[in-house]
Amino acid sequence: MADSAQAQKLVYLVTGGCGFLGEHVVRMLLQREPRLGELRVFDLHLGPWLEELKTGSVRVTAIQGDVTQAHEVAAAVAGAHVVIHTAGLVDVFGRASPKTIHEVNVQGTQNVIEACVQTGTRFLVYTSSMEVVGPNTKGHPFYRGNEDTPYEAVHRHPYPCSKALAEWLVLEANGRKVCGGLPLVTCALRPTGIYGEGHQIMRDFYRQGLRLGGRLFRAIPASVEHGRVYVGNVAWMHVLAARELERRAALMGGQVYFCYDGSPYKSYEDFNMEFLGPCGLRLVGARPLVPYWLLVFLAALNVLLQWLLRPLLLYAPLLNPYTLAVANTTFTVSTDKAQRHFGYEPMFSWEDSRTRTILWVQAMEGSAQ
Ligand SMILES: NC(=O)c1ccc[n+]([C@@H]2O[C@H](COP(=O)([O-])OP(=O)(O)OC[C@H]3O[C@@H](n4cnc5c(N)ncnc54)[C@H](O)[C@@H]3O)[C@@H](O)[C@H]2O)c1
Ligand SMILES: C[C@@H](CO)CCC[C@@H](C)[C@H]1CC[C@H]2[C@@H]3[C@H](O)C=C4C[C@@H](O)CC[C@]4(C)[C@H]3CC[C@]12C
Repeated sequence: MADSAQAQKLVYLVTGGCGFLGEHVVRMLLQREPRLGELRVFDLHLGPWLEELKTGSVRVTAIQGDVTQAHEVAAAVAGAHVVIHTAGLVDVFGRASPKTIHEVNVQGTQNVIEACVQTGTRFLVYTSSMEVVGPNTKGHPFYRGNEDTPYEAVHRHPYPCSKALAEWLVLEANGRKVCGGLPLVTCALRPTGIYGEGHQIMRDFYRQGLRLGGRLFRAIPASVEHGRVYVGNVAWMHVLAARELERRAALMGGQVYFCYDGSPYKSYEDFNMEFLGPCGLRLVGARPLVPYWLLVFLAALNVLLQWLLRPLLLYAPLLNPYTLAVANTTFTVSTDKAQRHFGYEPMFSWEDSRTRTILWVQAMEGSAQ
């Protein structure tokens, strides 16, 4: 891919390309990757919006497929120069079984790696997660840490366990010889909580606020910082990492990078209010309105109800012991590793990110405006 780079057109594959982050990665590649010749979008569920992309100068190939099926993955990877593996089962609410989460996130990632090795694809960028590090089960704060900050990473929940294992597989695979004899080059990007256009949980909070007469009630102390990063910047970081992996293989291969930008350090709820406030919602209470022990009790009750109701229906509320622990434990990053290693600078300022997200919320049906 190196010297003839000016002329050579590259084939990219984005797994999970129809998800919240995946769609932004796909659109960013089309806008910002001049060497793109073909873009393959692989997902279990293909979005109708892909059709409009097929009219441009880059060939866009939509592939409906399942990462747990090795042969489907191998067929999609064959002939690709770069794979951005963002497909994953993001479930911290008990919707899917631990087995399914493992199959998609771990076995699916193993399938992607094996497909690269078998078919000779050399460059793999994996979307990992901050949850690979923490918050841990002990509730230790991670305050504006970086990739080298010591932290006791202890997981029990299936989602962070699966992301940690998958990340390890990707990093371990760095340097493996692919078909043709050249080494595989991999890296993993670890977003904190992503926000922006298309964010389902933000949509849920907004609708909940509308149902509650334009109010949300504070449950988490304002002093607990939760790391957030704008989806456009996460997408840009993927595109840049994928582009630079060959030129900087020795430096970037086998490395992890937190995804960061200029988004302010705030509590989860106060951060959401940056968008929901201008859309007419109000966060009631300068301090949590219910005592923490009551939240712990309600979270445990939700687990019991989920288990009791499972034969009849899927009860999967936002509040459970895991989500409460994540929301109630400081976890923020402060790093410049991606800048140093591959020249990453956020493409969208905080003001841009905020405005874009507000416009998206306002455009939602039933807006409070
Ligand atoms: N949302 C966040 O805050 C966040 C933070 C850190 C990391 N991540 C990671 O980013 C990635 C994307 O997350 P997202 O928030 O966009 O989630 P998402 O659910 O919107 O997107 C995931 C995509 O993967 C696809 N997918 C799921 N199972 C599949 C399978 N078996 N085969 C093929 N495709 C499959 C889904 O259809 C979906 O389009 C995930 O790997 C997630 O772990 C997300
Ligand atoms: C206690 C409630 C009072 O309002 C708030 C509950 C909020 C939780 C549902 C969310 C708080 C933090 C979120 C997670 C975080 O932003 C990072 C994540 C990493 C990513 O890989 C997947 C999504 C998530 C786990 C995200 C999920 C939702 C929260 C737990």
